[in-house]
Amino acid sequence: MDYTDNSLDQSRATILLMGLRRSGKSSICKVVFHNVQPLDTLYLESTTKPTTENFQSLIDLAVVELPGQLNLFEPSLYDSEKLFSSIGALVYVIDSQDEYLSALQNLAVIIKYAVSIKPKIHIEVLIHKIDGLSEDFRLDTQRDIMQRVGDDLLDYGLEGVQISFYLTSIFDHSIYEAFSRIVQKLIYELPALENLLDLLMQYSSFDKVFLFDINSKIYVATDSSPVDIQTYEVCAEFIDVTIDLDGLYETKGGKGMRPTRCVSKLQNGVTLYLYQMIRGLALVGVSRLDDGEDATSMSVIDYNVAIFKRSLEKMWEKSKNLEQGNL
Ligand SMILES: Nc1nc2c(ncn2[C@@H]2O[C@H](COP(=O)(O)OP(=O)(O)OP(=O)(O)O)[C@@H](O)[C@H]2O)c(=O)[nH]1
Repeated sequence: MDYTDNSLDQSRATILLMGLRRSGKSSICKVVFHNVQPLDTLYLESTTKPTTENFQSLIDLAVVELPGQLNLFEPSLYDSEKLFSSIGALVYVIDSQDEYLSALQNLAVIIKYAVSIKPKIHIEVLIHKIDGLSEDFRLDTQRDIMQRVGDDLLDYGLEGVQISFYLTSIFDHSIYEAFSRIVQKLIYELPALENLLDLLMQYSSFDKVFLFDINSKIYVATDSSPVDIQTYEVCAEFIDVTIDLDGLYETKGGKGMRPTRCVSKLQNGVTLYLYQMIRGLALVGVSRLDDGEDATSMSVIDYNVAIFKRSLEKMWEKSKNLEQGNL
C-alpha cells in the first residue's frame, strides 16, 4: 500500500483504531503498513493527537488512530460524531499482558456510542500482545474477555451487536491475519472476488490461492477453503523473496514492462506461484503438482491466471465508475 497524504477522505473505507495508552496501536500501524520491524516499536513515542494515514490497495483505505490518552468525547479535539459516521470498522486494541478491566469498560462505552451513530459498523477487538501468554492462557483470556464484553453490552441493552475477536501479536503473522479479515469486510466486491478465486482453484490445480497486497502482506481475498496460517506464512515469505530477486534482475525493455511472475518448487514437492496483478496486488497460489505434469499444468495455470487478471481489471474499472456515478 502506498502512503499518500494525511487527510481523511470520506469516500474511502476507513478503519478507526482505538484502545488505551500503550496497548499497541501505533506499533500495529507501523508493522503492518510501514514494514517496520516489531522490535523497532519498543520505544515508540506516545501518540498525542488523532492521526490519519491513507493507503491504496484494491480499495482506498484510511486508518485513523486515536491516542489512548484522549477522552473519546473531547469536543475540542475532533468531531466524534462526524468521525464515527464516516468509519467502516472500529478496531479496539486490548493489551492482554496488562490488567484489562478498564479497557473493557472503555470499550463498552465506545461500542454504545459507535452503534448509536452507525448501527452497521463492524466492531473488531484485538486481544493483543498474546506473545507473552502461554497457549492455554490465551484461550482463557479470550473466553474471559468475550464473556465480560457480552455482559457489559447486555447491561447497555446492546445484546444483538456483532463483535469479532482476534488473538494478535506483532511478533508473528497473527496481526496480518486479523487485518486481512478486517479489510476484507470493507471490500464490497469480496463475494465476487472469492467466486473468481474458487473458479481459478477448480480449473488450475491450485490447493490454495491468495490475493495479496504486496507491501503490507494483507490478503484482500482468498478462495473459500479454510486458511491455514502456515500456508499464509509461506506465501507471504514467497512475496518477499520474489520482490528481492526481482530487484536484482533488469528485464528486457526496462523495469515495469512485464508483470512479475515467479514459480518455485520446494523440496517437499509444493509449487509456489506468484503473478503480479493491478494496484499493488499479487496472486499467490500453492499447488502440489506431480512430477511430469509441471509443464502442461503450468501453461493452464498461466492461461487461467491471465483470465483472472482481466476479470479483476474489469471489476476494478466497474467499481471505480460506480463510485464516480458514471454508470
Ligand atoms: N510484547 C508485545 N509488545 C507489543 C506488541 N505490540 C506493541 N507492543 C509494545 O507496546 C508498547 C506500546 O506500543 P504503542 O504502539 O506505542 O502503543 P499505543 O497504543 O500506540 O500507545 P499511545 O500512543 O500511548 O496511545 C511498545 O513498547 C511496543 O513495542 C505485541 O504484539 N507484543
